Amino acid sequence: MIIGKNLTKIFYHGYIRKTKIVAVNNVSLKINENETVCLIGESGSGKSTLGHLLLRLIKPDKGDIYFYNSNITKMKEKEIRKIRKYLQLIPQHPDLSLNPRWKIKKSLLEPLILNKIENKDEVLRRVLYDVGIKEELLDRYPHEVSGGELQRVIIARAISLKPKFIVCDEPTSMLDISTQASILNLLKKIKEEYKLSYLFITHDLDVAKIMGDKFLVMYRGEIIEENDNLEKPLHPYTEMLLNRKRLLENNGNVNNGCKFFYHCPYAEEICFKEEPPTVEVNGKKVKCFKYLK
Ligand SMILES: Nc1ncnc2c1ncn2[C@@H]1O[C@H](COP(=O)(O)OP(=O)(O)OP(=O)(O)O)[C@@H](O)[C@H]1O
Repeated sequence: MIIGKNLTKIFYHGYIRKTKIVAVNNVSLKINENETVCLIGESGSGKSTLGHLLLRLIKPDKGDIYFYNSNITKMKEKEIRKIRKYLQLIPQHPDLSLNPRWKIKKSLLEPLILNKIENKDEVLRRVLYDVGIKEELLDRYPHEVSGGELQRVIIARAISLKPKFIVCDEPTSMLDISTQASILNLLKKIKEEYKLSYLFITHDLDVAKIMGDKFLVMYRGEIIEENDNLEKPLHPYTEMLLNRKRLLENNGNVNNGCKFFYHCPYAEEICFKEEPPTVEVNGKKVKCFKYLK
């Protein structure tokens, strides 16, 4: 349904001496209909950037994005606007994505008005029911509702246009445990009812296990593992994440070699010198020399 092929996104920091940051480095992925792909990795590994690329909120420097077989990479803003409603984002900070001066009703009506949807009140009632919020909330400002309610409002807004693909970017990381559980359940329910596909971004492996059909592990801009079972990790980095071991700060330069070299308990000379190949192991994929035997 949505495919990213060899996606690369580079940012430059600083005005005088520019620092180059390869946030996403030659990443390919595919998300099928009604599938939840969890994107796991530590802060700064490029997860959000990859999510924004797939939604075409930003343009890649290299590579292509296909949505239902049509290449949306270079589409003009006018064309993108026609498919934008099918591609939605549920962000980490719901409060930041709502206008604080607008009542909830206005924020929910805005996408319906922009997309010239008929029966707006009916649609509004439907989504409020689907996400479990009371109509009385419509008359309040964002600061007058709880974090959990606010995230439900965001979900309501995202589904109001009947999307196909949603990037959920750490949607529960700001919530307490019990609210987190209810939002995760809601996202699962909504996925079935609306036949959605999710790219679910998280650094919480327990959340990933609850949500994911498939798991992609991202490390320093690259996908280093694709697996459907987090209980059986392949890459040494995934092993470390699962063992809850903190990484050392050493992110030394390895040129073409494996970026995980300085942390890897299995590292050999070749890992420093050459880029690891992506190897297929029982239908899963891992970017590591360890499996090239
Ligand atoms: N708009 C931008 N301009 C410059 N650099 C950026 C921009 N967006 C992201 N970056 C940089 O790209 C890298 C990847 O950032 P990204 O937010 O995608 O990581 P992440 O894995 O989602 O992290 P987190 O979990 O903390 O949100 C970081 O080094 C970040 O500073």
